[in-house]
Amino acid sequence: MTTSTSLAGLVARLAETACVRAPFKLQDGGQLDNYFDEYRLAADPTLLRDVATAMVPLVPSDAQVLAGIELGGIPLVVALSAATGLPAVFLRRRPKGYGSQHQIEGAAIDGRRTVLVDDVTRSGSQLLHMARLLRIAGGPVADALCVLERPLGGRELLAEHRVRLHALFAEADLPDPGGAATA
Ligand SMILES: O=P(O)(O)OC[C@H]1O[C@H](OP(=O)(O)OP(=O)(O)O)[C@H](O)[C@@H]1O
Ligand SMILES: O=C(O)c1cc(=O)[nH]c(=O)[nH]1
Repeated sequence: MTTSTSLAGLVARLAETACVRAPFKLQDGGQLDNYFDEYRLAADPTLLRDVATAMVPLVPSDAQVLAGIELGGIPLVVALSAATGLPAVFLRRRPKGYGSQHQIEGAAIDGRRTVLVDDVTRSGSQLLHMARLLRIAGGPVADALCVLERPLGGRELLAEHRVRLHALFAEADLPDPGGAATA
């Protein structure tokens, strides 16, 4: 395994480790022939650390809290929290069905500028949903980070709702999927 930390080197390592050449059913019913598997990235501690390090410059200088989205955003937000020293929040897709019944876990929001963290952005609907949740809970949200941006309108949708998207890399940066791992 190479240990290059240049963006191009990092993208090549991500493609080798986490881009999978296999059918993948999407939540909206669509299907991909190749997909980015965040969990292969998160399972590789060196790669996860290097991705988090590369994302540090994307974190706005006025950020006070980082909020990761279940499930793909959770390992990322833990790694990015460790890399930046900013406290982490964990966003459940749905409120816990027992006990605390919390949907927002971890650090307190309390009016602090909160930056969303997720693995992949496609339509932007998941990030928008969570931005609304945080805003209702009293956390100002103006920025969202992701590892991979697919150009499916997410950036534009988020901008309409005053959320800037910052992606580590875009679909166009990925090498030919012929080199992707197989499932
Ligand atoms: O921009 P969008 O169209 O909203 O799509 C992106 C969302 O879809 C993926 O989640 P997935 O459904 O794979 O769930 P997971 O994170 O639990 O694996 C990804 O982690 C984002 O949350
Ligand atoms: O676009 C992808 O690669 C992708 C989408 C998604 O919903 N989940 C995932 O792991 N990858």
